[in-house]
Amino acid sequence: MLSVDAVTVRFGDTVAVDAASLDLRHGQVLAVLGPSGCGKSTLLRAIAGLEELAAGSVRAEGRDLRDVPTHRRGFALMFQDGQLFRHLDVAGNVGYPLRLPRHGGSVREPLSQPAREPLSQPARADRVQELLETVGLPGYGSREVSTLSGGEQQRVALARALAAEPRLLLLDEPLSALDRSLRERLAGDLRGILTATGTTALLVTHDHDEAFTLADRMALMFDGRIAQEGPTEEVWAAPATREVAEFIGFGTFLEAEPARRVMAAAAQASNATPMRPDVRDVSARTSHGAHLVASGSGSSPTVGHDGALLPGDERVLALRRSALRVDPAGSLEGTVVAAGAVSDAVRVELDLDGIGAVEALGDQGSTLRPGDRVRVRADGAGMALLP
Ligand SMILES: Nc1ncnc2c1ncn2[C@@H]1O[C@H](COP(=O)(O)OP(=O)(O)OP(=O)(O)O)[C@@H](O)[C@H]1O
Repeated sequence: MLSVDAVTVRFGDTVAVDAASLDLRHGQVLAVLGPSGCGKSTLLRAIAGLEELAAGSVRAEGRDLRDVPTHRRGFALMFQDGQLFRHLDVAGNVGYPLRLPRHGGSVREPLSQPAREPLSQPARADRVQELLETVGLPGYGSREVSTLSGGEQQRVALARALAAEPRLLLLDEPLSALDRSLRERLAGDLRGILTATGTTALLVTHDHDEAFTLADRMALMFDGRIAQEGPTEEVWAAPATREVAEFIGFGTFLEAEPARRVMAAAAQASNATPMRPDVRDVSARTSHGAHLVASGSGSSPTVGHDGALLPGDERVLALRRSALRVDPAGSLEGTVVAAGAVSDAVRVELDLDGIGAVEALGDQGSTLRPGDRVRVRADGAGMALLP
């Protein structure tokens, strides 16, 4: 549906987007994830036709969009702050796109087609009601925009963006202005709405959890370049570079003997508890745990049958905090350096014997103090070998 090929955008001497390529199929949701200033908003704007391309091309349904202005592309945009019309009520905002003559077609129509008549008033009212139900705001039509909470405003903005059945929905940090709990809830809802409406969407965000919740595919962007692109679970489980791994939440990096010890401990723990999936086979999607992709795929020939790295393998083992749990039954031992509560666990910095500094998790409410000796269980879920 969308094909972005080696797109470059420059601002004077700044190369904001550097030969970025992406493909998006009908009904897919792709998240472009990266730190502030990496160029993700510029890429989104270039796709929308709001930035000039210094090189490369953007195609929709196979057609080059070079000469197609923004309002004729059949795309809808939604930004961080929703940008609702203050002088219109909720129904007026949601119905606004339905009052315009339609160019560029919707998801149901070919890209190049003549402008179509706007909908009649009763048909518009029905559609607005349907859209408000879709975003969980039935009966909100006559509310003034200024009386809505931030989350409600974003839902209205989403309903407005979906009104014209865009062939592509472009979302720029759609949830960033909201507080954390609302963001998490709305991310789940948004995912459901995109799936239910079969909307093809491209989302830019700096929040890896948001990308993980919303998207089928992820593209990691640093310094204007796409560093890795693929199905969300795959990127989550097998980051291609240390930069990608750090950005999606891996905090500990080990090599050589320390890496081998942790992997051996994980293999041992998984053999000791046969109900748990084998580290080599798991690929299921979980909300925070990546899964070790080791020898099962044939891509890691120097990972031994017990899941351990063989001597001489120089690859880096990346660990999420969840890969190491403080547990009296664990096979590793170490000394607590620091500990502090996080949302549903205790985050622990440890000096593991023979391994060194790592981050781990303790059970919620556990009292751990610097100097305490603890045992630690290693879990293959939450580990990845960097290529
Ligand atoms: N209109 C502009 N003129 C000049 N430079 C710009 C312009 N827009 C963006 N840039 C620069 O291009 C780079 C990429 O900016 P962009 O807004 O795309 O990043 P981003 O990843 O979306 O960041 P953020 O998450 O902070 O919005 C930055 O260095 C920025 O300063």
